[in-house]
Formats: sequence, C-alpha cells, structure tokens
Amino acid sequence: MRKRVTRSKPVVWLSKEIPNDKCFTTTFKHYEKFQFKKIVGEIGDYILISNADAAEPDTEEGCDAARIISLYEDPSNKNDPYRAKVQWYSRPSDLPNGCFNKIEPIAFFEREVVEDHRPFDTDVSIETFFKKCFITLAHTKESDNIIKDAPLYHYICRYRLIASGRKKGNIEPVLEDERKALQMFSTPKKSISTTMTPKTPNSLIKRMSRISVSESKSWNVSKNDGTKILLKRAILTDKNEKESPIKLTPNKSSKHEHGIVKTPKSSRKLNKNTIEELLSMELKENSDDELPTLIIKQHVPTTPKRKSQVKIVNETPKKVLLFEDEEKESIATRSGRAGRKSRHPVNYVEEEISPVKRTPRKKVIKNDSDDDFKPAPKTPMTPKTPKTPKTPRTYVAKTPKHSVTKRILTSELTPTLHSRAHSLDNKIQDYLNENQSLPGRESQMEEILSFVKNKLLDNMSGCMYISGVPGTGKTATVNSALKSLKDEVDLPDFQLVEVNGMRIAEPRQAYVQIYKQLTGKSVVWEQACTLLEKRFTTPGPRRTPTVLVVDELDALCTRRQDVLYSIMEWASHNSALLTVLAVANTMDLPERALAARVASRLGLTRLTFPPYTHTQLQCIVATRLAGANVTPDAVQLIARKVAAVSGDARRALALCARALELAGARAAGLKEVQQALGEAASSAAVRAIRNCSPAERLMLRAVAAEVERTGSDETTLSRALGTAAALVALDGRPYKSAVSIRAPTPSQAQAICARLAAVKLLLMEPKPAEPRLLLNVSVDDVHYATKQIAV
Ligand SMILES: Nc1ncnc2c1ncn2[C@@H]1O[C@H](COP(=O)(O)OP(=O)(O)OP(=O)(O)O)[C@@H](O)[C@H]1O
Repeated sequence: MRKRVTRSKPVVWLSKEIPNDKCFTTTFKHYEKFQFKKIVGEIGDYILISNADAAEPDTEEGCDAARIISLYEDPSNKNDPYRAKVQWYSRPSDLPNGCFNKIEPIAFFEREVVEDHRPFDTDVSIETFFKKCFITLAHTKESDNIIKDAPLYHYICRYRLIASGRKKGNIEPVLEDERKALQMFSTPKKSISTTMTPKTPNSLIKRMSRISVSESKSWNVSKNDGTKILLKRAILTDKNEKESPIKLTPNKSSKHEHGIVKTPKSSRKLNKNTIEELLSMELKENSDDELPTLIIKQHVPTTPKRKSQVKIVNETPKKVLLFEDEEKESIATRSGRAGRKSRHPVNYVEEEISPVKRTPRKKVIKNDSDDDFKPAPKTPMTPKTPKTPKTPRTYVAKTPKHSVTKRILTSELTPTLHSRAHSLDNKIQDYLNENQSLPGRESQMEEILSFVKNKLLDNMSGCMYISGVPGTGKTATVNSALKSLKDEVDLPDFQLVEVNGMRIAEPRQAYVQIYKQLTGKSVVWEQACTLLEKRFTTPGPRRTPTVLVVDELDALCTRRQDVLYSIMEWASHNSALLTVLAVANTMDLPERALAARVASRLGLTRLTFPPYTHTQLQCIVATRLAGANVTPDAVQLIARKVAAVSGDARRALALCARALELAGARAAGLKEVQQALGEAASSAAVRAIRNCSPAERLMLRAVAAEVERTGSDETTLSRALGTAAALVALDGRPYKSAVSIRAPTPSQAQAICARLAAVKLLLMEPKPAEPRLLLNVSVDDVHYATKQIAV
C-alpha cells in the first residue's frame, strides 16, 4: 500500500484562535502568535520581511521592516494561507523626495527607519518573514547613543511619513507627544510680533531660568498641550549642544569657529549658570488619566522683578504658556521647527554628505524638489546621451549607428552626411533653444503621456510599441513625456529604466542592464534573466512601478527574439507594475520577430511616428534654432529638400548647422544651404553610388530599404532580392537612367553584390547557402544618390 505523504505546515499557530466577535470576520481565522521556521512571533512584534524585488531578499539589505498588526489564516488562499497585516517601516533612502520639501534637512542614522503610511499593500505572507527585528521609537532630538551599541537588526525610528497626494508626504515625529508639542508651537504667524525675540524652546528655558519658584511649588500643565515634552526636548538639546558643540555645529560658520559655540549675548548668563540647574528640574509623569505635573525642584535665582508666577492659559485649540510680566508675548509663537533649524544648520548637513567621507554614519537627505528626476541612489538610470557603458565590450556604444561597417571604411571614404549629421549634433547644440516643445509631435506626446499615466494610476502593466523611421522624434518625444511624468505630483513614484539596443554588445545584456538599474547589482545575464522573470511574474506588496524604455529595439531583435519576448511578456502581468515603451524603426517588428499570434496575445498598444512633412520640418528648424541667424527662405529650402528624401529632423538640423558654419558671422542664406546640400550630395559615398550601374543602384536601394525596415545593418541576399523586385514593381516604369531594368535573378544579384562589395559600398559575407549583406554607407547617402536630389 502506498504511503500518503503529508507536508508539514510551514506556519504553526502558537495561540488559540481569536474568537470571531473580536476580529469581525468569519472567513479568516485570527491568531496572536505563530512559528515559522525559527521565528516565533506575535502581534506587535517587529519583523524583517523579504522584498521579492531586492537583489538578495534573504539578507537584511533585501528586507523591509514592519510591525505585525494582525495574524490570520485564509483557508481559501491555497498557495499562501498564512497571512499577516503589517505596518511598514522604510529606509530613509526609500522615501519620496517630495516629503522633505517643507522641512529642514534631517540627518538620519545609518540604522534608522521611518514609519511609512503610504498606501502599500499591508497584507503579506508569513512565509516571507526573514527575521525578527527591533525598532525603538524615539524623539527626534534623541541622540545616537540610543543605537550606538545596538545589537543586530535593531533600528531607531524617530519619524513617520504620512502620505499626502501620490508622490508627496509629510514627515513628522513618530511619537504622539512630540507631535502635539510641535503643534502647540506652530501658532499662526500673525501672532508673531516682528520685534519679538524668537521663542524657540531654547528661549523657553531662558525664560524659565528667570522664574523663581519655591521648592514646594508645583503647577499643573495640561497634558495635551505638550509643554512637558517641549521642555524636555529643549533641555536635552541644550545639554547636547553644550556637551558636543563640534558635532552639532558647522565648522564653517564664523559664529562657531574652532568648533566653539559662542553663546548669544542674551543667553550668556543662562549658559554659565543655569543649564545644570535646569537639568535638575524634574518632569514628573503622572498616571495616564492625570495631568502631568511640572516640578521645578531647585530654586533658580532671578531678579526680584522677574519673580512671578507662571500662568498656564488653557485655551483651545492653541495653548500658550504666558508669563505674568510679559503677558503680551507668547512664548510659544515659534514652532519647534524653527528651534530645530538653529541646532541643525544646513552647513552641518552639507558636511555630512561630502563624498570624501567614506563611511558616513548618518545618511542625510536634503530637501530638494528638483531631485525628483534624479536617479535613486540604489538604481542609477542609464543616461540617454551617448555614454560609454560599463559592459566589457564598449566599442559598440562608442560608435554611431551603422558602426560595424563604418569602422572598416573610415579611412577610405570621406564622412557621409549621415555621419556628419551625428558629428554636427554638438554644433546644433550651440544653437538649440532648449525649452522648446516638439512641433508636429503633440498628438504622439499626448498618447504616450496618457498611456503611462493610466498604467501608473490603475496599478497596471502594459507595453506601447512606438515605431517610425530615423529622425522622426521618437526618442525626443519619449524623453520629454517621461520628464513631464516625473514632474507630475499626482502620479505615483516610478522607477525609470532605460536600455538602448545599440549600446549593448549582445541582446541578452539587456537583462543585465535592466537588473542593474533596478537593484544596483551586476549579475550575469542568466541570473539577471531569472531574477527579472521572478520579479515581474510574482506580486510584491511594496513594489514601485517600473517604466522601462527600450530604445533601438530593432537592434535587440537581430538574432535573439527571447529578449523581446520576455520584456513584452513581463508587461502582460499586471502585478509586475511594468510599463514598457519599446521604440523601434520597424513597424511590424513584433509580428516578424515573434509571430503574429504571439504578438497579438501580448496586446501591444501601437504608436506610429510618420516622417515629418516640409511644413513640420520648417517649424522644427525655426523653433530649435530660434537664436540662429538663418534666413527664412534658407530654412524653407532645407525643409523641402529633407522632406522629399526622408523627413528626418536630425538631417534638417544638421544641414542648418552646416549652413551656419559656412556663413560664419553672416546670416546663413540660400547660398550656404545650397553649399551644404552640395557637400552632402558630393560625399565620396554619394559619388561612388552615382557611378554605379542602374542595376547596382537598384540592389543598393533594396539593401538600404531592408536596413531601414529592420533597423539592422545586415540582411540576406534573398531578402534584398525580394525587395529589389518590389522596388521595380513600385517604380512601374523604366528606371531613371532610361534603361529599363527588371529585378535581377539570384545569380545576377550575387554578381552585382560582389561588385558593390569590391568598391566597399556593401560588405558581403559569402556563405554558400545564404550570402549576408551589410550596407557600408548610410541609408541617407543611398537616398541622396539614387533620388538625385537637385542642388
Ligand atoms: N518635433 C521635433 N522638434 C524639435 N526637434 C526634433 C523634433 N523631432 C526630432 N527632433 C530632433 O531631431 C533629432 C533626432 O530626433 P530623435 O532622436 O528623437 O529621433 P528618433 O526618431 O528617435 O531617431 P532614431 O530612430 O534614429 O533614434 C534630435 O536632435 C531631436 O531633438
């Protein structure tokens, strides 16, 4: 007889089920205590929870801290029945930058967490628990002694983040008494007299020092007005300042030269005599129901004039503590925040973030609203501008498009207009009007914006396939859309990942790059692929949405379709929170690469960028080169010429820049534009093409059309032949040389290509079965030479 194997339960409940009347639900069984592996925990415990998206989820680094709010079993959830509701705590580096906008910089401790009230999923599987941890809730002014000798997995928490809006939130003290104290001090500005001395907690002590109270005297302070904690804070801060002036004050400040704090005149007397005395004041905590009592045990000497009673004005909602001799002045008119500022000047913070400091103990977050678009420290973004990537085979990234072939011939042909267009990019930059819109791309911009926005707002995933011939503004529009999305306050934060197919040596390096940008970790492609697969196919409660831009997608699809498939497949899982913007030159790439059936299952949203018309090009040149001295008829000529060939804005701008270069100090007019066009048309490549026979030109056009269609420099003889036949059919009449030609036969085509390879216009890899062809000049040069653009 076969033995039935019973799997032992991964989680064991160590307490009785909590009766239903207490937990308000009948479907779930609630408990107080559990055991999972070696972890024995209960409600209220702090726990480290493995983050499925982290590089190493089973390490302290790869976990997020949380407090257990409830524990329950959901029998209907067959895969993961043991659940917990938690309150999340985040590392300061994981907080949105916007939450620091309204407050002074905070010097966070290395082992500090922030109670996070953003709308994360708070329902987690107990099986994702990694270890128990400890979190000490502390006052914001608490010194680091509290965690100096803290054991492993021990954190301090001084702040909490209350979400306001999607991206922003407010940071405030985590302890209620401190929040109340601060509230009390944030009296509306109108009550502040301009001539009044700032009433910081510091000044509060000074004032207190002037009060003479007999030893036996005590008086009550409303428990809710926070005065008690305020005094405690103020005293503690002064004590800290006195004890470690160097640590809390900037060296740069003239006031604090040599690390010595010069006491302001008004408080000199206080510092000399009274800090210790004040410290002996005891704040006596009463029972919860009673009001706290402030007892000043020691007599503090003051002038007789000041000898007065302190009066507690118990007004609601704003409670102020008034002195009899200064009734008009409220000592609580300055918020506690102002007090903090004086003790944590910005310079101090700047010192802390100095890169020289190798192992900073405190992480400092500055309030800089512009940081929103800066890369998160753990996940650096790949810049869009050409930059040497860190992959070992960097040569691909350094060379422009069509690089494989260009490298061979650079000594033999003068630069083509295409390559010049790239080299002129820098020159264009000189004339660029940076803050312009993208004329002619308004609708495409709108579509990209609304696509990404909807995905982010609906917590969904999706892929938009963006195609169009080179220079039609795809990259520029996507970049501009992303920038404006990053600036939108009402959108959830997202992590931007960028991969450019032309800048990676091998398609599978895309996995490595994506993973590196998401986690900051470099792993081999196989591992990156597995980890990404796991990340994007399993839900993660604290997942930040990802927007992945894959530019020059064509280059990823030349040989391996698995990368394209994986990326698009991940984006079909809504729990992945992954929005892909795939940018390519070829319209039907997904169908060709993945088979129509698969492509349609992936449900891509498509967006096409048509070539620019001459009016659009005119507008683009006019706006981008607004400050440049080009006559309107010159701009018009360029626009018309380029629109007739390719509708490529890059080329139009490059021609303009060249005309400006030729004009020198004068305005660039028709003459210079003619000359620039002439140069373009008379490049060595163009001349060489013009010297070809009609049949050779046809084959070149066919190869160029294939290159344009696929985005790859490489094609096969049979594909080129097919395209040549299509071109002949399209032309529908004798070829331009007046010699009627038909599409060549395969053997003729091979001979033609061999001739073209001999003059280095093509490169041919003579494989017996299927010769491979590489275009060794730019597509534009083929257009220019074969379309016989008049100059
Ligand atoms: N509508 C426009 N307004 C202003 N400048 C534009 C516009 N469209 C394109 N450009 C400029 O033309 C150049 C090429 O644009 P971009 O790189 O976006 O084209 P692309 O379609 O992505 O080309 P490729 O397919 O070669 O990557 C850039 O300098 C870009 O700023």
